[in-house]
Amino acid sequence: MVIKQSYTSRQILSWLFSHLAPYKKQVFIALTALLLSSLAWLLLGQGIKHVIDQGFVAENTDTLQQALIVVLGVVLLGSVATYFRFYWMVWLGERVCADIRSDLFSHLVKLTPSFFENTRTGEIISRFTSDTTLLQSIVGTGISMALRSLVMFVGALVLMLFTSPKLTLFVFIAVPLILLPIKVFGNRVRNHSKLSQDKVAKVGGMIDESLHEIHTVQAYNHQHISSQLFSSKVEDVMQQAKKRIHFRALLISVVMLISLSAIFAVAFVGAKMVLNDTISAGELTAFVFYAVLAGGAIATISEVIGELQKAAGASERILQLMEQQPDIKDDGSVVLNATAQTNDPSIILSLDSVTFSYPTAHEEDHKHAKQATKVIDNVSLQVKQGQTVAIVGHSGAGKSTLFQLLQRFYDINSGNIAIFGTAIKEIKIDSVREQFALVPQDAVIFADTVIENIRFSNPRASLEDVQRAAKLAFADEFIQQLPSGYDSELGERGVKLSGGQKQRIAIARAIAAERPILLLDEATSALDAKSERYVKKALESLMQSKTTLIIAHRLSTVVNADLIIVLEQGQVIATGRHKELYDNNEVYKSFVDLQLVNE
Ligand SMILES: Nc1ncnc2c1ncn2[C@@H]1O[C@H](COP(=O)(O)OP(=O)(O)OP(=O)(O)O)[C@@H](O)[C@H]1O
Repeated sequence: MVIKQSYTSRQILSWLFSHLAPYKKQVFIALTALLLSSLAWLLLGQGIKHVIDQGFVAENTDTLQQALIVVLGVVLLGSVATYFRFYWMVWLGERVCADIRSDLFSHLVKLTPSFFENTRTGEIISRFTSDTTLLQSIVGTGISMALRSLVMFVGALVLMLFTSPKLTLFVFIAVPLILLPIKVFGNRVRNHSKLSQDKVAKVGGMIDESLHEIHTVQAYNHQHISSQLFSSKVEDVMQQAKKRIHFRALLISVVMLISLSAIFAVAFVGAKMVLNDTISAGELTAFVFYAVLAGGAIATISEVIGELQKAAGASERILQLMEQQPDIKDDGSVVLNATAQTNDPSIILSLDSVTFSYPTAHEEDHKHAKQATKVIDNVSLQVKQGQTVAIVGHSGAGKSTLFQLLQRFYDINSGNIAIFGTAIKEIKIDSVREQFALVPQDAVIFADTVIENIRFSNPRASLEDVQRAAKLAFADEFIQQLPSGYDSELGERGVKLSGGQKQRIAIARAIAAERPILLLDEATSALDAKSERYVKKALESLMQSKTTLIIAHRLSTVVNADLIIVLEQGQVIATGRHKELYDNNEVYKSFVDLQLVNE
């Protein structure tokens, strides 16, 4: 994935806070609890001072007892407030991440295919899992710790000032010294975190690909090489992580060195002041207590800053995904329905001088200063209601591309496509897609039950509708024999079904969709004779009384077609019916003789 934009910390924070906006009540409770618990710990210092000066040094048992009760009360308040702070902060972290994950998924499924051509699925999965998990921990615990430490730090500083202004001066000298390493090393941590998350994403990409294609990996005994490649990628991550860890460790230790040195210096000066009777023993104890609190708070902040920078890197990567826009603008307003009108009502699809080249190919050709390769070149054709139109042509002629253009997965470069007489760009994209039911060459099966796989195309379909579709697709019989019938799980990508069975499920899905136009890509892979017969029968029942465009690989399909379109390098070189084309067109004749399955 190409990483172009870079975001400022302010942009990242405002994006994160925008996700907190719907949970104002919870944020309020969490912040109140945070303030209360911090205040309780700060008050403790005053309690200690009181116990030492009034009870201990003055040897007054009553005051000692009272002071102890107050201190215990404060501890109880602090503990209860800590429970609420922790619960609601972690809750907010989980909530925000759940919302970001849902938003991200909804966004991704709207992106056009061209985006996925340039991005590996594994990388996206990594952004989903590792980047959002990072965010979750940072919103849940990191921000809570940072805020608490900040309140503690400021509170401790104020109380120090209150206890002994002179000693506090020493502390102020240390503060800028501490802020400097936070700034310098913090930025380094963030940059290295982003790079290391990118590398983790690449590892994700490789896992996804290798495990999906495990048959090929094993068939070519590629396990050893794949493992080596993988190890080298993991090593890359490790090398990158080492740099990040180095800067984090440096950050923490430098801050610790400066703050502890400051505390000891203060304690030393303070001890002398007690000896001179400038301040009381209780005041010094309280002061050191606050100085330790402030030092601890700074140490926590410096640790959390590393985490925050890591999360900023993760947020940046998620933001980049969120800002990807679909290439196709859904600005049409027409919703097609059964009564859509055309000048000639029988024509339901028309292409007029359509020319198209793939955007990715466009970029590549541009790089090599070539003209973009036209995959579809000046194609015009019309399809009438109820017709079966067979598209034939050599591999790479542009047949599948034509299907993609009809469903507007890409925008054409010039010409016009009209569905039911309306230009495709004027129709809402959902409505365009609702006109077509697609049966691809390789049936797609989801890791779900039979019933959900069939009604994927039409969530409104009842069990009866699904069964009717399965019967028409000649799939009902084998489905009934599955262990749980229609409720049987089909396994990832349908591993539990044969090729013919998968195709019939895909056909049943197209029947259940109840769409007016069918787009069929006839399978070329050989099935056994019985499966083949079933699939053929299933397709026949699917095509009944429907307008069908079919990428033909069988002689019987072209013989029965109402219209044949011969595509060659993106151009229509002939149209007609089988007999006349076979007798008059050499290209078609040789294509039929050499390429089509004869049955
Ligand atoms: N996503 C893509 N990006 C860039 N070029 C593509 C893309 N998909 C297909 N092509 C190119 O477009 C041309 C037409 O491909 P298409 O898949 O439409 O051919 P086809 O006639 O359906 O072939 P087949 O019968 O082998 O499936 C090919 O040269 C192919 O390399």
